[in-house]
Amino acid sequence: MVKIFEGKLTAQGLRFGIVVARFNEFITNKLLSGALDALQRHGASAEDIEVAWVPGAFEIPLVAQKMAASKKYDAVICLGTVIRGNTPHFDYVCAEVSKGVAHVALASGIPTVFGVLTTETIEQAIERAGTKAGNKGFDAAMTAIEMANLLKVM
Ligand SMILES: Nc1c(NC[C@H](O)[C@H](O)[C@H](O)CO)[nH]c(=O)[nH]c1=O
Ligand SMILES: CC(=O)[C@@H](O)COP(=O)(O)O
Repeated sequence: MVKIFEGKLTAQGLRFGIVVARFNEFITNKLLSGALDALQRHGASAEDIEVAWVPGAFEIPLVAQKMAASKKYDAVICLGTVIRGNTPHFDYVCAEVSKGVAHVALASGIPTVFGVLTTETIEQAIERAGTKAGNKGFDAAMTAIEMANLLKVM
């Protein structure tokens, strides 16, 4: 018989840390709302969710690392919005944030979810923060719920 592992989509009893960047707050606030909506509508208690604000996406990995290392959370959700400007800065920020978040997950063994928008335009970001392309904060929270449950059954 093939043994299948998969994570349930219930957040009841799970503890979540959320790191959110203040840069492009008009968008990141919507991502945070989407994530909190997903967690609580799937059974997470407000008392089991902690949110840390950082200045920009580049600062996300450090705080995500601190959260993951604390062992206080079953998953860490990283939220931010990086929108390309007129210099190569976008590329450096995106590279370090994605690499940093992935490193935290592997180093800590705690599901650390990359919910950072990396867009060419403000319109693309708006589309992914609760309009025509959904809410990537909600999606990131659902990934966190599933991964937290998956790691508990493996
Ligand atoms: N341009 C964006 C930034 N830039 C700021 C960096 O994230 C960082 O805070 C700064 O380089 C100091 O270390 N951050 C975003 O989140 N989104 C952007 O579009
Ligand atoms: C992603 C960024 O860092 C970007 O907003 C910075 O804009 P610019 O490249 O025009 O300085």
